[in-house]
Amino acid sequence: MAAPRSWGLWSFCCRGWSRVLPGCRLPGLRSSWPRGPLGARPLSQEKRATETHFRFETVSEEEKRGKVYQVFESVAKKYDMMNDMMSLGIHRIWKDLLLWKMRPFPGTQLLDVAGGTGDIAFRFLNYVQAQHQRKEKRQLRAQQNLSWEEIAKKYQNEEDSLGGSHVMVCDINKEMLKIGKQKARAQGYKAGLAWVLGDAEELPFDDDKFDVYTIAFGIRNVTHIDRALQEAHRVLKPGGRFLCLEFSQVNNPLVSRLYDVYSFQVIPVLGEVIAGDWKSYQYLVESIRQFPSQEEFKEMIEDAGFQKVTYENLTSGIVAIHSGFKL
Ligand SMILES: COc1cc(O)cc(C/C=C(\C)CC/C=C(\C)CC/C=C(\C)CC/C=C(\C)CC/C=C(\C)CC/C=C(\C)CC/C=C(\C)CC/C=C(\C)CC/C=C(\C)CCC=C(C)C)c1O
Ligand SMILES: C[S@@+](CC[C@H](N)C(=O)[O-])C[C@H]1O[C@@H](n2cnc3c(N)ncnc32)[C@H](O)[C@@H]1O
Repeated sequence: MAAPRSWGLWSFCCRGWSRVLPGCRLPGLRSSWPRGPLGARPLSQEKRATETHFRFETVSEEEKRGKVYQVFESVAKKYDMMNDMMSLGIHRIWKDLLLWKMRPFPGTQLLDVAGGTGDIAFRFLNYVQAQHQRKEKRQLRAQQNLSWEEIAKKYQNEEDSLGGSHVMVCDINKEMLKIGKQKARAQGYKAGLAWVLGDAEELPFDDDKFDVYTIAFGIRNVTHIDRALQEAHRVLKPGGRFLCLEFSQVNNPLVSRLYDVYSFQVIPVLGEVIAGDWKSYQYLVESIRQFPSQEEFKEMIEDAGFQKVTYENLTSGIVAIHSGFKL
């Protein structure tokens, strides 16, 4: 899919900085994250007693689960607007880049975990539809003797317009899914899309089911990242691909300084002013700092059984896309 022209300069900034300037890391803590909330699965005594981190505090895993749930329940309605305002729209380019890296083929079965309000799913549907239409046009040009009725029929079948591709959005939070479904209705997405309430650590799907697994800005919130990665590996078909878009560690000293000021001094203030929610945005910036570095996360993905694991820094490492294959 061609990049919209207006994204050109931003896209250069987002991708290019990381290549131009050599690395410098922000101090990153590796933490054992508590699992997200579904509430249904009873935890053992041992698990209940385990401690973890929420923001920079030590809390029980149970507490953390509930707190993460509350954060997204609280931000759901303003989530999309906040992202545009706080990132000046840059998050859209990061998400586009994830799709361009995925390059889905006709018939791709995608599972988007922690899919929230559907940004990745909608991009996927746009991508496969555009790709399918180009293919149809090529075919039509090749068979110029088709009647208008036959041509119209080809465009009428909505399911067919996706070439058999499908995306399943899975998220633990009802409110985020609710907003996602409303958006889908408003924007006319219907075919090839399903919404499921579920925990990344215990996915409600059979083994070997999907061609691609994505998780965008989600894995940082999961209690046990290792369990989520194992689940990703389980539900992917052999040959399937894991793709994760997540905040990471900045590799440029100047950007790092500005980023720290912006994160800690500006983001929570914007959270309070625009959404009346300082705490959730304080949680966002603190959770970013606690997420493993690019290399550490790469190792975790390998530990879960993925092969050919690579990552690409975007915007000087503010975020990174990790990729791995189930071979
Ligand atoms: C509760 O949990 C969450 C809630 C959510 O709403 C979202 C998430 C998950 C996140 C996403 C889905 C992604 C979208 C959301 C964000 C990006 C918000 C979080 C943002 C950051 C942690 C910081 C990174 C921000 C950017 C890269 C956007 C670029 C920002 C600017 C250009 C800032 C401009 C700001 C001003 C002019 C205000 C004045 C600022 C200051 C006085 C401080 C000095 C700062 C700067 C001069 C700018 C610093 C900018 C950079 C270091 C980035 C430069 C990069 C480029 C220009 C390309 C969720 O979990
Ligand atoms: C920052 S949002 C990302 C949403 C979307 N992927 C995007 O890029 O805009 C994080 C999402 O992760 C979800 N989440 C947190 N813990 C989860 C878990 N254990 N399993 C599934 N989803 C989870 C939250 O409910 C929230 O919708």
